[in-house]
Amino acid sequence: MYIQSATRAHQKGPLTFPPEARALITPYLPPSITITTTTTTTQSQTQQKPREYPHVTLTYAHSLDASLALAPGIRTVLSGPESKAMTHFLRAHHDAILVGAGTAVADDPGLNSRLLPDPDLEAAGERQRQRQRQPRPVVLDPKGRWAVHEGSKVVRIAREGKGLGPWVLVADNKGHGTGVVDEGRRRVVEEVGGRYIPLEARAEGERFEWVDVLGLLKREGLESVMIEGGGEVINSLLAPPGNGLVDSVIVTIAPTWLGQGGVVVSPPRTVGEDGQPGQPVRLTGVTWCPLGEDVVLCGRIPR
Ligand SMILES: NC(=O)C1=CN([C@@H]2O[C@H](COP(=O)(O)OP(=O)(O)OC[C@H]3O[C@@H](n4cnc5c(N)ncnc54)[C@H](O)[C@@H]3O)[C@@H](O)[C@H]2O)C=CC1
Ligand SMILES: Nc1nc(O)c(N)c(N[C@@H]2O[C@H](COP(=O)(O)O)[C@@H](O)[C@H]2O)n1
Repeated sequence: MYIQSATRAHQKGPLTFPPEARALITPYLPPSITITTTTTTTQSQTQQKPREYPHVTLTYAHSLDASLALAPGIRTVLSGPESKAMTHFLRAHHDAILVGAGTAVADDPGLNSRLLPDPDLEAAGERQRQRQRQPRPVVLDPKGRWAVHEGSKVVRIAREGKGLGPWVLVADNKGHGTGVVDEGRRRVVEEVGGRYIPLEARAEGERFEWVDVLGLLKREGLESVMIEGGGEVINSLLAPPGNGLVDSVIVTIAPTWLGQGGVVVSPPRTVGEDGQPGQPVRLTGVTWCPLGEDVVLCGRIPR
């Protein structure tokens, strides 16, 4: 089911993201990204030592009551055209986009970048480089829930050369995952350059530990990943120890309330040794950027 919240229309086709807005977002991008505009050159934070994990950007859109969607399984358009362009700008500056199986099933997402080349960069002869940069879609699917097929959006996009084939992380323990992925699905994914990748599901409920997921992506050569959702993925990443692996948080806040029953961002509370609520996480280095009718919050989780 596809629901547009209030007056929000689903924006199809290429998107543009203006240089002034790019400059505000750039400090939160993965290291060594240089954005040139006619007036400024901005460099995202530089890196001191080799990293064990990719740069992790947690990014999503939610309502004033912190809902990602009206209900699990309902794709809900929250971002306006300007903030949606920001998401596609982020996609163009990360090596991978990660979502949970719930999102893959509910949304049938494309998970590519549909940003028009920046005219300034085009003038600087960088059009070709920008065009070529597409993130690797990564789906966490330990139990093989996502019935990917020839008509899945991500597969069609990869076949058309507008995105990359997905990597699907499946559990390799207790007979789940690799065992439940039939040959048909595997062929569809592999034909567009994707892969099923087995990973031990060491966490409770046959979930992956975030260190295992991110360690695998790093070993596979991915230096940056934007994690888009959905609710279960975000809430587990915002809880310790996952939140210690997050470098940047970029949240689009849309001026609407989705009401009770939505897919809500609200990570489990930490509890101190005395049984009282633990210290809440508060973002640092915060910037608020109005984009159209939305506002985008950027920050970092203190280590
Ligand atoms: N507004 C926004 O920016 C976004 C909204 N959404 C919405 O969120 C909803 C889906 O959210 P949820 O139902 O919570 O599903 P989800 O996308 O978080 O997927 C949950 C599934 O992912 C897998 N998973 C999650 N964490 C895992 C881990 N640590 N290890 C292994 N597997 C793991 C499991 O199979 C689990 O059942 C949809 O309605 C979608 O439209 C999704 C992404 C962004
Ligand atoms: N930034 C943002 N704003 C919204 O309003 C959204 N509903 C989402 N959803 C995320 O984007 C994926 C869809 O991607 P495609 O446009 O199909 O490439 C969806 O699966 C969510 O991850 N994001």
